[in-house]
Amino acid sequence: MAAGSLLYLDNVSVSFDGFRAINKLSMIIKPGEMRAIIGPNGAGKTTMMDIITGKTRPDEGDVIYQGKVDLTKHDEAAIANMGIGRKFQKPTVFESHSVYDNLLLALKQDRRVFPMLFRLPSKDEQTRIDELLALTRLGDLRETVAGSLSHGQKQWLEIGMLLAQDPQLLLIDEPAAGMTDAETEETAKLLKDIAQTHSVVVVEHDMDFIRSLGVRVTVLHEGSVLAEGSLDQVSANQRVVEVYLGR
Ligand SMILES: Nc1ncnc2c1ncn2[C@@H]1O[C@H](COP(=O)(O)OP(=O)(O)OP(=O)(O)O)[C@@H](O)[C@H]1O
Repeated sequence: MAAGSLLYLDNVSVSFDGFRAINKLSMIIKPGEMRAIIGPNGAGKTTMMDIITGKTRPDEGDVIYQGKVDLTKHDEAAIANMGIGRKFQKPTVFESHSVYDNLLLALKQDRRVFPMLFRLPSKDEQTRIDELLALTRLGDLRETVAGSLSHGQKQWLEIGMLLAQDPQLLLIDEPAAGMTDAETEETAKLLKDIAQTHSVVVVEHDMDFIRSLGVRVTVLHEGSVLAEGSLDQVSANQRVVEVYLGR
């Protein structure tokens, strides 16, 4: 089953105080795929991301990365080093630094902030930052202090900072939350651009946004996969409708 997959969750369960937040969850993400994860509040979306990134250890099951590594045996730092980047809902950029410096710092996160800023970036680093500025739609704002960016622009900058570390798989939590309609539309385009060269798992509640991504959707409910398919297919699924309407 794991052969040919980038990420394979196999029968994963975790309980908190006797409550099964994730219940025999199995899912496969293929290399290069972008997948959207939806599901009502408490469905287990965040807990699933926590398990993939090593923040939460499951009681049962394996999480196989690249067909060979069981992520449940590794900690958060090791998993990040293996090329799995996570973007939380709230942007955490360095507010008093410029967009450019945020990206420069992110290129080598293990270096101390100040030495990094006082050292001139190499030609390769400059080229990489220019690429990231173009990708994240922040080219005209390179010298702008991150604290004065809009919410949407901060999200894009943080996505750029994640990409600076060259992940293979990006996990993105509710990128469109709090964005204007125009920013949401641009974010869908940005994720599609990123998905050309990365695998992406995106958790989102905004159905218009999911529709514009045009990718396969997994519906989680009570810690398991309730349905999987195109947004049209899962929206037409009676059980999905019942879960969303709370019947
Ligand atoms: N550390 C924890 N301790 C106890 N219960 C937890 C813990 N983490 C999650 N849960 C519970 O597990 C269930 C799944 O939560 P989770 O946050 O993964 O859902 P979600 O799908 O991300 O929901 P939302 O859309 O509201 O963010 C919830 O009932 C939650 O209360």
